[in-house]
Amino acid sequence: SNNSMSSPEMPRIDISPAFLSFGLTFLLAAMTFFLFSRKGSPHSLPPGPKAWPIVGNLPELLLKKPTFRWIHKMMEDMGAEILCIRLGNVHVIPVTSPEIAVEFLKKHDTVCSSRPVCLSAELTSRGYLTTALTPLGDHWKKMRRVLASDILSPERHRWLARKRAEEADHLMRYIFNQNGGVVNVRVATQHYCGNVIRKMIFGKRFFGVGREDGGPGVEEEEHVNGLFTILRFLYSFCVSDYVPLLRGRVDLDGHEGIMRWAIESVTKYQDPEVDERIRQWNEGTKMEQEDLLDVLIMLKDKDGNSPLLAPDEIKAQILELMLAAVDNPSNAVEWALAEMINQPETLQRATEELDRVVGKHRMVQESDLPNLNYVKACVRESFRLHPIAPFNLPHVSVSDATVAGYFIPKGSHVLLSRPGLGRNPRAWAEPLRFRPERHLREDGSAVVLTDPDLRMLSFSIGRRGCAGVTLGSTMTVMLMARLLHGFTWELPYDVLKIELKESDGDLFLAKPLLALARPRLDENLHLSL
Ligand code: HEM
Repeated sequence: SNNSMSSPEMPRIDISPAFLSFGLTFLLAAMTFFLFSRKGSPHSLPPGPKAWPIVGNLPELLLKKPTFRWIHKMMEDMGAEILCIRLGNVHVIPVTSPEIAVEFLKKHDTVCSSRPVCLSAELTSRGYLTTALTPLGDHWKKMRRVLASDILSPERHRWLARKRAEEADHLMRYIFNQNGGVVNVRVATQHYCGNVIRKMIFGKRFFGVGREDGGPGVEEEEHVNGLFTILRFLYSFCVSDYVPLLRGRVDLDGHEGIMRWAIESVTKYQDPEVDERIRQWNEGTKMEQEDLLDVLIMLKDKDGNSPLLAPDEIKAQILELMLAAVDNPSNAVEWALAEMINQPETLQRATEELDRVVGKHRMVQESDLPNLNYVKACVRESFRLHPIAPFNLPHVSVSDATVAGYFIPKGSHVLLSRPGLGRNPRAWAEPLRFRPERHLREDGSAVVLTDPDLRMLSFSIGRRGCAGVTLGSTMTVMLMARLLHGFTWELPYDVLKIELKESDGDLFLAKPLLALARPRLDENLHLSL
């Protein structure tokens, strides 16, 4: 009877070792899931700064200039190789990790290869009539095909070899004419690039008569300055580009006026040439294709009768080809030469190679370039350490994706960081040192300027990768080789060292490189050009 009054006995729990280990495993799994889901579940965006309601990080965008330095500083402070910044309703995703960059451009290439709609691109491409600046779609496909099969194909490259060779000779003549004095290397390299691409497209390098010493006339100066101004403002984080109502219509940062003026200063030289040439073909006074403009005009559509490209498409594509050709080669060679003047042993090794491969009795020719591994390594090192642009052209995702475990919403702007990849300390030993040797292989195999692993971003990869790799490589290596082979490069008299400082607002050398150039080759060889 007492039993009923006694307190109920505590139930006995048998904790067997099997149960204990099951419980622990469960707990561990739950913790792992919790941690993982915070960092990398398909539902979380990459890490990033706290965003304000609606405007996201637009206030910081306005305050923290230049934008690319703000972004890179944030990534460094957070130790993040992928970031998500919300600008208005757009997720901007900068990346400095080679592995993640490859995941975007290989595994997710079809999803992540459109381009943004924004005012600067719209103005430059005349309403998306071109290739590089045009969002995915039939027009991009058509133009990309034209470039690949008719404009930048290997056969076309050979067809244009003589024009490129003439401009390489003109470069030598121009520098020789400075009589051993101080050369502004930026002027020389930018105008070489302008001359080569103008020659290939229009069959001439001057819009006017040029200068007595072979340098640019006022027309070419205006043309090249216009191109570099357009490049500076293209995709340059304009606030209105991230606000749906304003996108492509209004410009709040005051870029629009400069952009329109710069485009006009370039097209006022180019467009009349296009109209005149179309007239010549129509009149029958022009009968033979001699340059890329002729090729563009004479392309036929599927039925083989009518022109494939309208005059506006030709004009827009020509502007884009000009833009694509001038900046990377000139900047890489200017930086490489600046670094090499400060490290004379690199300069010496390159000239020894040139003297061995080419000798001193003739100028470097394109057929020599495959044998100039060290010169190519210098150019490659410059692309790695001193890319001209902080970011690759933006890639826009056309549907949701999961990359590196993060959720990347449709419409994101993926920005692969060129200095972030090229100077990533996980990928490169002593990343800030200019050391061309790092690109030489023990087996002596050919150095190339591309990198499929994106440990540096020179030409990029995938369906949006550069369409002009052969031309871009040839122009850059030829420019470097001719400068090193043809002249000795020394500090100006009052200078102890080249100041290898980047500009604050971009990645150019802060001050244009000035150096003394004395002819290295037989004077008669120079005079014969
Ligand atoms: C050393 C010189 C050059 C470098 C480093 C370079 C680099 C690049 C890069 C990084 C891109 C963007 C790739 C991407 O979106 O992932 C690109 C695209 C492009 N490049 Fe180049 N480029 C060079 C020279 C040229 C030249 C000489 C041309 C033609 C005249 C050219 C034509 C193009 C075109 C048409 C695209 C756009 C491809 C597309 O969006 O479908 N490039 N280039």
